[in-house]
Amino acid sequence: MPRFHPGIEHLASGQRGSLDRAPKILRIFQSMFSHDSNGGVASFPIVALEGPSGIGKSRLLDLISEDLIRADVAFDRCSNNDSGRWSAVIRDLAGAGDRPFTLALAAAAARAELREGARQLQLCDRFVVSTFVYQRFAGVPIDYLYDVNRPFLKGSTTFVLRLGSEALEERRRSRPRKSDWFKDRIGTGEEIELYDEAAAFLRTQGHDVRVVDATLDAMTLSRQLAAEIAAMVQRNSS
Ligand SMILES: Cc1cn([C@H]2C[C@H](O)[C@@H](COP(=O)(O)OP(=O)(O)O)O2)c(=O)[nH]c1=O
Repeated sequence: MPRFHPGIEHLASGQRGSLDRAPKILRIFQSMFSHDSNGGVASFPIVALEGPSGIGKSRLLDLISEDLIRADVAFDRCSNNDSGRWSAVIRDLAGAGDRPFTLALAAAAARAELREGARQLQLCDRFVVSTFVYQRFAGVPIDYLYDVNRPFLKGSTTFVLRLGSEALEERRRSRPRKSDWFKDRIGTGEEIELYDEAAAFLRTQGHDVRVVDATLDAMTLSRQLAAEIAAMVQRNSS
């Protein structure tokens, strides 16, 4: 039984879906990625879902998790913001705009610990791309952000969910949203634009960042993403 994020173990016995037909993929990364070839940062793969606040990352991650469990892909769920000891620090710092470098480093520290603590594939809610949006908005230079985060991008694949302003605002209206310094200040269009720029920048640097049309319904999109992740896992194992 893989180590799952607390609370989703029960999904392992759920309905079987289309990914059933995929070959069984079990703990294959253990042997492939266990050596440290990344300057001190262990490189178990990280697959992250990114995108503006309220676009629907959590729901998609739940659905993707269900599909991956059905396909016997071993993984842990993780979250950049709600990551162990860093969670309270990050949330506290994101409540004000007065310590942008501290927050940049706290969010990067959480990523470092996710990386160094990983023992299998990590399915992550937010990862490096977020910092190129929010810390950049708060005035931290892009080169600094890249220098600090570059080691954690190796072996990571990020799907950046994208919606136009109107669709995103409508989606936000349909669900409750926590407030913080950024959410109270970044305009919807600006947040989308910063994500576009972040994705383009990281792709130019050679990182695996894929922009995904989030207008599709969650069920269809999650099936597609889970199949893509399972195929990646399979490719890396053969
Ligand atoms: C991951 C990350 C988050 N944040 C902060 C800014 C965002 O307003 C906030 C979003 O966190 P969260 O409330 O978890 O996101 P969502 O709106 O998707 O539920 O976290 C950063 O400033 N830098 C980062 O690198």
